[in-house]
Amino acid sequence: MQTVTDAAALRAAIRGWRTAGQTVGLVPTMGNLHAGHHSLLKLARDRADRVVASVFVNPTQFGPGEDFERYPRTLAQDQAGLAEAGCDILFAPEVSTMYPFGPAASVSIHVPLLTETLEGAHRPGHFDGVATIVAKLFNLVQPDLAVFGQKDFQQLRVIERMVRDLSLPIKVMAAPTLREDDGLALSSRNQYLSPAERARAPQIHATLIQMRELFVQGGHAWQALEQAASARLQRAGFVPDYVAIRRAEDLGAPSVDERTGLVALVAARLGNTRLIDNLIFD
Ligand SMILES: Nc1ncnc2c1ncn2[C@@H]1O[C@H](COP(=O)(O)OP(=O)(O)OP(=O)(O)O)[C@@H](O)[C@H]1O
Ligand SMILES: CC(C)(CO)[C@@H](O)C(=O)[O-]
Ligand code: BAL
Repeated sequence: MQTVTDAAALRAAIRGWRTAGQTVGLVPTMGNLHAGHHSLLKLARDRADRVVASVFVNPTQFGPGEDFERYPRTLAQDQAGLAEAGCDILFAPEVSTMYPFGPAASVSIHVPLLTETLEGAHRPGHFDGVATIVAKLFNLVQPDLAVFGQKDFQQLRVIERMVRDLSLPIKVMAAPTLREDDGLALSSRNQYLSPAERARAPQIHATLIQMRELFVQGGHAWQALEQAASARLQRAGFVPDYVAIRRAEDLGAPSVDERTGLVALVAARLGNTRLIDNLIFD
């Protein structure tokens, strides 16, 4: 595996593959890789001849007061894991490579509507940062396919929308959420949790499962399920940002009798850690 930090070297390596008629898959990450990231890499490996993984803690998707500075940076460890997993190129650029005019002066991509709710409402500007950096990575790598995790469900929808609206010739693939045995979704941010918080954290997944069970039983308006789930999380010591049942397709609020194609999404704080998760109801 080659580790590349500059754009010209990345393009040169990929040009060689293209000349040989090989397809390219991209797995964008912020590093501190865990088994969830490796499952994305495996999917890319299965579907493309060559795989590029990027590790870049993108400043423009973090708001003031968020964890940009303390976000775990473990490049040497990520490099070893990726090499072992059969990644062809690790692209680990500096901020100045991705933002030659500085993050604050960057061209920015805004995906309307979808980004105004849920994560977008609680992290203003977050999805502009995500769409912008993903578009930049797509332009540099020009992959045939790119893999994203369903754990960041709204992010996946935002990227799908961007790709379609900008007519990018890239297949966006969704990978299922990998979990710990107790149900907690793997996330780099889990390591911020104290042992007591870690013991409570699986309540998010348990609450989502219960919501789905009650929904399938019927007789509960989805708004009542949202409220009950939010109350359950608060009793368990969380401060929920949102607990929402939405249409999986466009994240709009379902109509009263809508029973299929729904997803429940949660973002909640536990101490200083903000966790997100979701569960598809079908
Ligand atoms: N548990 C998981 N299962 C599957 N994919 C995941 C999981 N966690 C993250 N991913 C996916 O990996 C990609 C990179 O995510 P990222 O580097 O932000 O990891 P993360 O562990 O989710 O970190 P964070 O704590 O920032 O949310 C994204 O497409 C994300 O959806
Ligand atoms: C897609 C992404 C790598 C863009 O920085 C990030 O939002 C993430 O890790 O999910
Ligand atoms: N996993 C999404 C990246 C973020 O929270 O900024």
